[in-house]
Amino acid sequence: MAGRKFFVGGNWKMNGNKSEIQSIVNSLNAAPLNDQTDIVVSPPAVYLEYTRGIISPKIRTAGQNSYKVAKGAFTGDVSPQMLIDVGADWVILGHSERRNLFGENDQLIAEKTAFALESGLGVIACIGEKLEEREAGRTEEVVFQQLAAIAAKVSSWDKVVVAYEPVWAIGTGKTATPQQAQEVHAQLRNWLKEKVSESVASSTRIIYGGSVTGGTCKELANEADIDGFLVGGASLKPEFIDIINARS
Ligand SMILES: O=C(CO)COP(=O)(O)O
Repeated sequence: MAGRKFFVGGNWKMNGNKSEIQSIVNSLNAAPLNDQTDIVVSPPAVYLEYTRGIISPKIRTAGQNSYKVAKGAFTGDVSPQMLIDVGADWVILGHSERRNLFGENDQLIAEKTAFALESGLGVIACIGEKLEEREAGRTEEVVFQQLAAIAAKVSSWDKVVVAYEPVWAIGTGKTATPQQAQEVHAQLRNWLKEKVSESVASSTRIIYGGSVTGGTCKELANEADIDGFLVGGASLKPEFIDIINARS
C-alpha cells in the first residue's frame, strides 16, 4: 500500500468486436469508478483507436504488445509510436501467452520494455512461474530471473508496473490465495530494494493477475504488497467494475 496508487488493468486478449466493445464501454462509462485507482483497458490493437474514441477519459488504454523499434519490415507487428498515435498510454509486455505461445524470451522482452519506455509509453511488465516450476520450489528463482532481465534495461521506474501472473492461475479459475500472492509480491519488492533501490521498491506498483474475479479481488487487495490487478476473463464482464473498486 504505502501511498502507491491502486492500478487495475483489463487485458481483453484476443477477444471482442465493435459491438461487444461498445457494450463493455457503456457499462464502464456509466459505473461509479474509484478515482483513487488508475484504470487501463487493453483491447486488441485493431480496436485501440475505436475504444479510445468511446471510453471515458478517466480510463486509459494499453496495447497488448509492441516491438523494439519504431518502424520497418516487421510484418504483423506494431510499434510503441503506433500505439501512442492511436491514443494508448501503456503497453503490456512479457505476458505469459507471448512468452509461451509466441516464444518471446527474457532478452526480447527486456529490449521491448526499454524501447517502449524510451518512446513514452508506460509498461505493464509481466512475470510469473509455471505450475511445474512452483511445484519444484523454483518460483522465486524464475520470477527473479524474469525481473532481472527487465530491470537490466530500465533506467527510470516511474512508468513501470510489475504484474505478477503465475501461469497456473491464468484462465484456470485457480486464483492464487492472498497469502501465495502476497508472499511472491513481498519477495519481488525485496528484490527491487536490494538490486535497484529502496525508493523504487517502495514506489513501484506490483499487481497480481490470474483468475481474479469480483469474488476474490477484495481479499487480495487487502494484502500489503498487492497494488492492483491485471484481469483477463473478468475484465470482459460487469464484475470488472467491482475489481476496479476493490479498495473502496
Ligand atoms: O492473463 C491474465 C491477465 O493478463 C489473467 O487472465 P485471467 O484473469 O483470465 O486468468
